[in-house]
Amino acid sequence: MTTTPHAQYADQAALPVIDISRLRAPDPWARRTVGEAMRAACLDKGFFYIANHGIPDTLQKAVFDTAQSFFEQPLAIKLAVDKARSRANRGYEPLRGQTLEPSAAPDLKEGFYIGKELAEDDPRVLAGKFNHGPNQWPDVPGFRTAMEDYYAAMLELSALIMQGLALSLELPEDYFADFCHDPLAILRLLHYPPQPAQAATDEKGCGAHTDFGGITLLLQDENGGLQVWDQRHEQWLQATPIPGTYVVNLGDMIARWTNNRYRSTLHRVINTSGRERYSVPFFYSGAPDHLVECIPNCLAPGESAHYPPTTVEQHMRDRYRLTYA
Ligand SMILES: O=C(O)CCC(=O)C(=O)O
Ligand SMILES: [Fe+2]
Repeated sequence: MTTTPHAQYADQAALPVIDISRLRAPDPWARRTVGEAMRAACLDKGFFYIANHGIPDTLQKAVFDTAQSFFEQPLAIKLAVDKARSRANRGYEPLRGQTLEPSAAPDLKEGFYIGKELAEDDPRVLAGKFNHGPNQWPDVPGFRTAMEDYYAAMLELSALIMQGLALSLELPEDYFADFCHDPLAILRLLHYPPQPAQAATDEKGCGAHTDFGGITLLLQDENGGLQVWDQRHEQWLQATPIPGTYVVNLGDMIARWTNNRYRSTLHRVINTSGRERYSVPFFYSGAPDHLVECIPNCLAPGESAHYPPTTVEQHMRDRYRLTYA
């Protein structure tokens, strides 16, 4: 990964908005049209917006409100649920705690990680499975309920998107059903302070990176700041917030599955709004033991696979290691 030269800023995102309500339609042809729209987006930048996703505004608002209440507390209180205390990578991550772009400054964001709630004596936790364990819950009224309700709703929505991706690849609609069974998924709350005017030139909210897992569904506030790399024109595109939508992007695992036909695209965040920015990515990585290998119809005769087969768990371990050195 390199830092990008000659960055320009396009006026609009040039990313499609896909109405996914038809993925829930009884008519298989209606569902297939969504797959076709996803295919075009995935062959291009691997970033698209989804509309009519079915997640209630009130639930999104509860997530934003309680996240803000958490982040507004003094650092010492936030550190009581420091991620460093968790073997499952759950809890608070202080400002500059991650460096997503290896050659750049640490990220100007603070975060909070939530995953599936598993007791210390759960066999999967005892076996040391990656990112498995209990959450750390802060003492913020309404926080846990909002996050658990939202997490459950996002698991369902992610499985629906995976169904759309199967259609987009001309696979049976349930092709990813095993992958979607009892999945690894992480809800991440992010808070970006305003970018200081005199910031070091390489300081960003999130350094340029690709996402590690399967798919990411991003809820962002109205402040903007997410930028997506446009390979063809060598420029950064602003993924401007569109009310009522999620930004969906493909992670490295999908590139692996499709032998790079589908893109896991570089993106970054620079909060130039002058305001506090909040965003909530949901990372859907799938069943830990699931084997990720090149999908047969993504290999032309004579073409060889760019990546060896691996499991979800191994892939995630390898990718995490790189940004938390
Ligand atoms: O906050 C955002 O808009 C994007 C965050 C992101 O790319 C990430 O957490 O991987
Ligand atoms: Fe990302």
